[in-house]
Amino acid sequence: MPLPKAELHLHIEGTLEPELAFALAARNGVELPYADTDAIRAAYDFDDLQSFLNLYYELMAVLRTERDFADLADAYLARAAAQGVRHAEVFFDPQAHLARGVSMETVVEGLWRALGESETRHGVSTRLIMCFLRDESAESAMDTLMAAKPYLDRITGVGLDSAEVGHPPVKFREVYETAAALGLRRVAHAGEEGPPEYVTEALDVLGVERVDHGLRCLEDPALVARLVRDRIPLTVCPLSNVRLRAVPDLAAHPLPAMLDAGLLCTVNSDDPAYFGGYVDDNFRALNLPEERQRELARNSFLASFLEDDEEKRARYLAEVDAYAW
Ligand code: HPA
Ligand SMILES: [Zn+2]
Repeated sequence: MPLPKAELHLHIEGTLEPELAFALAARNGVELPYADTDAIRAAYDFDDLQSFLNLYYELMAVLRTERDFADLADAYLARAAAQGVRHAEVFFDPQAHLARGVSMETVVEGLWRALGESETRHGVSTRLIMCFLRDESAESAMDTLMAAKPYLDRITGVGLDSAEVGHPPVKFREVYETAAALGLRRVAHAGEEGPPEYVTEALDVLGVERVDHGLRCLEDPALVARLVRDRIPLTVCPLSNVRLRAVPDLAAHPLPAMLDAGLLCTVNSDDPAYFGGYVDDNFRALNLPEERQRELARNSFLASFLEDDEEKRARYLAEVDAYAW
């Protein structure tokens, strides 16, 4: 059994493996512009975030029915369980589906079919986090939040993803204020490709409790000191950072230095079908000493939104402490 851990930065649409993409395309009569699964994998040669997003949005065309979303999520949860994941906080991108004529009901009910049964079927507890596409307008994000109102018993929080540069957090001030008033937790991607100022803005303007990626905070020592002092978790995604060229290679990944600086980092897979590995593959890729890995696993549960089930969090932490390699 791999080290028990929580996964806190995982886009469910980014778990679409080429085999499932072709199976869903056949089931739904969707034509994919790729000859076979190898042709899709050959397209996993990204220059930056946008080049990845182009393929990510293109392949989503195969997701049409509740059953598709349930199959996608169930496949992820089975893989995650095999990699030691005990708790998963799963992002989804409703605007990318609404734009294709797929309803919020289809997406949420479909995902929930798998997530709601995950604890019994896979031993993985779950939360759902709805992300807004930051390269779409704030009005569109607000419309999406309103469309999600009937499903808020299934949605724990909101996030912000897609193309970062040129779309600062402040653009979504009102949307996040409304989300907070609705009782939703708040996270946002910041400092992946965007500058450290976006991390500061996500904290000050959006009130985020956790920062997704956050790597570029390292360019601002005062910001690092603040993140350490306030114990703000960063959901770091090593294989993603290498594939999207945020860092040159794994040996140069700043995660060990970030832990040394006292940052509350976690390790996550982001879009594992596209970036060459699920969460335990990300742990292994870093070649960290065992006690460092245990610290990261502890951090993942400390940073998770388990405030409504502290007994479960304590149980997971005890599993981490008892784990023997
Ligand atoms: O890593 C990411 N960054 C921004 N948007 C995304 N959408 C899916 N994955 C990502
Ligand atoms: Zn992400």
